[in-house]
Amino acid sequence: MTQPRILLVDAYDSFTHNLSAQLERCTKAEVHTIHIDAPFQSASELAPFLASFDAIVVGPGPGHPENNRDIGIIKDLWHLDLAHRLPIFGVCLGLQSLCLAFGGRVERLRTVKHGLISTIRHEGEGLFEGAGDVIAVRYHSLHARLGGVELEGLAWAKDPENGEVLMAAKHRMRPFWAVQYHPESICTEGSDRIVENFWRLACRWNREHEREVAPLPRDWAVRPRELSLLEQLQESSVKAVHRLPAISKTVQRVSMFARGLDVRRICEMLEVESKREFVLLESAATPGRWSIIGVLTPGMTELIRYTAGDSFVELSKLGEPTASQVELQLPYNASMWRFMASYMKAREASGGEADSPFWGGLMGYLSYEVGVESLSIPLPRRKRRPDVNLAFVERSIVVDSLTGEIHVQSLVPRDSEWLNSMKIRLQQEHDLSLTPSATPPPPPAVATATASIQTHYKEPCKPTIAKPLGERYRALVRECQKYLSSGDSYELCLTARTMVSLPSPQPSEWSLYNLLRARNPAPYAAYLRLQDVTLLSSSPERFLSYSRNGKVQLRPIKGTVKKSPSMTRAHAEALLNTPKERAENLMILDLIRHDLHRILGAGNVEVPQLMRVEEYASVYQLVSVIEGNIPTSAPLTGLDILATSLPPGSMTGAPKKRSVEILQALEAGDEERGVYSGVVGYMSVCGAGDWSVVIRSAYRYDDEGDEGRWWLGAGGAVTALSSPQGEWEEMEVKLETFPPSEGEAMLGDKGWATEYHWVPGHADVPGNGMADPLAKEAAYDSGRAPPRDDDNPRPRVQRQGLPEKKPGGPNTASPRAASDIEESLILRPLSPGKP
Ligand SMILES: C=C(O[C@@H]1C=C(C(=O)O)C=C[C@H]1O)C(=O)O
Ligand SMILES: NC(=O)CC[C@H](N)C(=O)O
Repeated sequence: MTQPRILLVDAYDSFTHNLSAQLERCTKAEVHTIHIDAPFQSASELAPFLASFDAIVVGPGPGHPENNRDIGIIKDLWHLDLAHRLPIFGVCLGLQSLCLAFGGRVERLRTVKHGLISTIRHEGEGLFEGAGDVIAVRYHSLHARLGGVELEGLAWAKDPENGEVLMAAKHRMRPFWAVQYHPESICTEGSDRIVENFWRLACRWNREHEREVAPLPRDWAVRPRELSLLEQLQESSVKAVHRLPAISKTVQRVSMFARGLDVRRICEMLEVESKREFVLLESAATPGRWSIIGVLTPGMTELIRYTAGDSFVELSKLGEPTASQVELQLPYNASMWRFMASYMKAREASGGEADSPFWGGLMGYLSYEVGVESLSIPLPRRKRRPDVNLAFVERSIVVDSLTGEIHVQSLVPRDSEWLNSMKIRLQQEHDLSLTPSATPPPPPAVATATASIQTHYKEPCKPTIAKPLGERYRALVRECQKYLSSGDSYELCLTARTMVSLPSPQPSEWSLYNLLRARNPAPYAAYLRLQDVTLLSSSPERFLSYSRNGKVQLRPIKGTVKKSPSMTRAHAEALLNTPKERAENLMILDLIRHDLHRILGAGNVEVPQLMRVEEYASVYQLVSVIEGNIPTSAPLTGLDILATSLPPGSMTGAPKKRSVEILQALEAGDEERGVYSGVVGYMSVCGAGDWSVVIRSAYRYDDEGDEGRWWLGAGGAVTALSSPQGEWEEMEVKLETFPPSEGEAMLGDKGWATEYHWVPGHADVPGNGMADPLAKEAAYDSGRAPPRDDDNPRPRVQRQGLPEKKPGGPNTASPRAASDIEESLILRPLSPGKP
């Protein structure tokens, strides 16, 4: 018997591949996925191929089934003539489209349901035969009403605010069934049965109509599984030509135990402060374990730089002024990712320490815009800054914070001299750190880090802080909520940038990193200076890791509560275990399962941790863990997963593509996200990789001059249940991570004064014309009056002695009132938002 086949039509949703995995699991059919507008622009173009499928599954997706852009070919599938007709199962947008096609209506819900759970009432027959209780996850803003006689309702939810909402329907004569909820969500219970029932009904219809499914014709170009990057390279008629890397295929290493030797002390031994380029990934808190220092070598270490939109990648040697360009034509076929796959393939090595995750390889960051480009979303005109900024690290030091073991490793041929001398230096440093007489016992780390900056400035430092204006941010939250109620998005991670400008002379970037590291020890901390960009990160969030043997893990965070003496863990758990916070987390969790299912296929994705509260230095966070296995049979690498899952879902919202487009329009005046919202980490020559999300971080571009302008991004997920004020406060809590942004509170008792210059939006920061969000309705017109900003009637008091608001540069903008400063520093615990 031939394997059955299902055609899945994806409306650019972020849950489609979960559906595909569920279909494979429940039907054992091979699932072929196409988009609503590609490769077929119309149902009639697709029709000749339908004889090769047992059934079609359509939806879910953003938008409205009446919009061609949102529904594409789906709307015509219901009207195929009898000769081409076949069973169809619709999900969410699919149900709405079915109802529209046969006399029903689609309207907005009074209260939208995104990531929320309902118990479904059904008759227990047909599609719901033997289904028992169905606990259903819903992601919808719109709902369908039956009309005419052709359709029959099968299931309903009863919402306190919306009344009876149709949850499933079927066509009385044709083989069409559909559900409004999401059977594929991790939190939906009892839904495999419904998919199995659909399949049984579909097969029966095919039998009764003597429909024999034909083999796939030769010109069917869609594959049940996408080709991996390496397969794409193999398929190309042109082969990649590489300058053969001057590295050894076998990792050389020496190991030692040096418990207590601080990672930062090793960096100082390597003269981090005087280095133009330096890379440190530091596990400064649990669950982080390994810290990795890239020991970069002038004239040898290769730097990779790529700007999204370019048709080439730039390669240069550390310390050498000239760069060479690799054109991204064949075999890379305009894809930086195919270049990376081929670059890493040529550098595979073996023989490293089994326990060490990194044996040498690429370290650095990929910006948010790399991900935007991967989603085929056009980028506006922009500065040519590195979006991919990586160094190929031949020599490295890996510190295991659990055991105190240190691995010194090299890929440079015959490098034992370097290895041994480095081991001796580390040994000496360790001995020194143990000698009681060498130094007095170190004061608490924050005080040391702070003192170093105070000594540097000698007198009180007055950073200028240009923060987004509260009113504007709250207006943007409401803008986001319009897209949530029109069905264009289920969750939007809104962000904004703050600029902190430190007075001259600049303290060293390393001393700032130390302060950040001390104040906010994070599992994915990073200090990175590469190709004119500095990144100081104290990220708590792992984006993606993959091990040598194909174990994949993602740890999305959604749900944040600030720590304070009165905020106990139990209290945080109560605040984070609310429907609002859980829905936020669930949406991203389902989105990440989808990203992973796309590459790993059914049966290889699991959720070992479903929404647990984790404690960090300054916040409690709700964290889920998703794991996967790269099947040994597939020519897949971690790079395939990275390439298809950026930007991180927790930084976009769902569905990812539409949400990124909306955020691009809303955040447009704020320049671009750049390094913030991207990922920082490594890919090792052994095949392993680990990437964290660049949040709770500060970065600067050398091309902005020496005045010490640091950029900080912060934001949070906006859902229908968010309150604009709650989101604003959450953004501020996250911003607080970076030392100077907390000003007086941080160093007040040390006589450190901070002057805040309150800049409305960023309009007054040169080159940063923040556009008015209220004027941004054009892109996704939802036909409403501009929202009023009346939820924050806080009076503004002028601070004595400071100038009145004047237009101009950041220093002449309206000063923040003294009372405002205090208020923003007393951060209240987040309470669950009200709709
Ligand atoms: C947007 C940020 O954080 C993201 C949003 C979170 C949330 O909405 O709770 C939590 C962690 C991150 O995924 C940030 O820190 O700037
Ligand atoms: N998940 C979906 O398919 C959502 C459909 C539609 N965009 C809505 O919001 O109602």
